[in-house]
Amino acid sequence: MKKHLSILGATGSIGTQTIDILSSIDAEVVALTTNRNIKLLEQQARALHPKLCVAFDETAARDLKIALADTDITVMSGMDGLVAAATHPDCDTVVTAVVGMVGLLPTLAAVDAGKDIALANKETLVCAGGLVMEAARKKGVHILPVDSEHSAIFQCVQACQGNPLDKIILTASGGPFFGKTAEELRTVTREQALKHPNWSMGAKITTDSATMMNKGLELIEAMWLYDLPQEKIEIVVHRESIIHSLIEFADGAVLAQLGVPDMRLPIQYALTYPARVPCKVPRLSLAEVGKMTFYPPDDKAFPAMNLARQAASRKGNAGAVLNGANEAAVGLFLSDKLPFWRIPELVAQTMERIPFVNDPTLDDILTSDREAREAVLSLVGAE
Ligand SMILES: NC(=O)C1=CN([C@@H]2O[C@H](COP(=O)(O)OP(=O)(O)OC[C@H]3O[C@@H](n4cnc5c(N)ncnc54)[C@H](OP(=O)(O)O)[C@@H]3O)[C@@H](O)[C@H]2O)C=CC1
Ligand SMILES: CC(=O)[C@@H](O)[C@H](O)COP(=O)(O)O
Ligand SMILES: [Mn+2]
Repeated sequence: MKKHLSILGATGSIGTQTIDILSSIDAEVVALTTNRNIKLLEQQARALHPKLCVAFDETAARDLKIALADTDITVMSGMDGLVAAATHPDCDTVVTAVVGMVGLLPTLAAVDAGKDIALANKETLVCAGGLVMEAARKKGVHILPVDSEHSAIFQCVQACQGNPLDKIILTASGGPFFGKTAEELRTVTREQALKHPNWSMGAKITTDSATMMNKGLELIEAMWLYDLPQEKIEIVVHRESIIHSLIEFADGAVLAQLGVPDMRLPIQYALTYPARVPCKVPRLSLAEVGKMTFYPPDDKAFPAMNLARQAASRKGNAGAVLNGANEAAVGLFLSDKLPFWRIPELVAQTMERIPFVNDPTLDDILTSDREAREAVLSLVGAE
């Protein structure tokens, strides 16, 4: 069935790969958004003829309006623009490929407007998984995972025949610092953190992979998507990123989804589900892979995973606090204002500071996010 897409974060890693696979599927683009990269957004708009283009940044939006003045494309800015793209009447599916908690409001608005969601933006579920999943259930819309691990689980789940999952096994590459001790992590640089061994991704998620917070965020994402407690989600380091994740049944049988590390397949499957169509991604050759390796995660050197387990156990506003603190700390690290090893430390300190809210409203989530970011800044500023 033809899809009518709004792509939020069209100029990023997931956004551009989404546009790359459009030629393999039956789809037309209704809306495209960026933060500031209006040069690329203009090129995309001229090729794809959307009805709406959004630059979150006001100044960028003004320049984009001038650049697209010879077209009949509407240009908007800010959160109003993101929400307009996510709820456009001509769109049926929203690809949420913005980075960070900024994706929450447009995703909720899209669900409320009855749109299916191809969800890359994991921060949305980490912050407000309860609210988003409940809204999706009420509206009867699909939340189709794009994140490679969650897509792998989703693909395995198609073979469940109604049997419940007993366990999820999330694979983690281990990132660029696999094998390093906590002591050695004190001297790593931004440049080293941004060299992921297997995946080419945006700077924020690449940093999360290096701290292994990415796997913690994915644990919370899996908990909401597949309705399992965190104890039923195991993390295993698999250096080659060929097995994208696994599920286990009551009888101990384990199913896995494999493929070369390339996001275009999970993106495409989210947009063609339940159908499968030929994909541009190179085929897997196990003989070429040769061997696959597995290790237990190192919780001492990479404490972020356990912080996420704590947030997953507590639920409430704990995910929003974990995520807000992490986004703030990663932002400081990426602007060379914080050493790498302090990212999880600041998240841990922030989790202790912000009061727990058991059954948070959307306002509580937004407040917790703001307070967590302020706590990080004040912890750093206080030194
Ligand atoms: N990249 C990957 O392979 C994977 C990514 N994900 C998830 O997908 C999401 C996107 O990741 P990725 O594509 O790597 O990120 P990128 O940084 O590459 O792209 C992010 C996109 O969001 C836009 N953006 C950034 N900040 C804002 C803002 N404040 N308001 C509106 N738009 C904004 C960017 O615009 P601009 O170009 O102007 O910066 C860009 O279009 C993340 O949640 C990530 O965790 C999940 C699995 C794999
Ligand atoms: C491609 C993708 O889904 C990323 O989330 C990836 O999994 C990151 O790699 P890590 O396993 O190193 O976190
Ligand atoms: Mn992932």
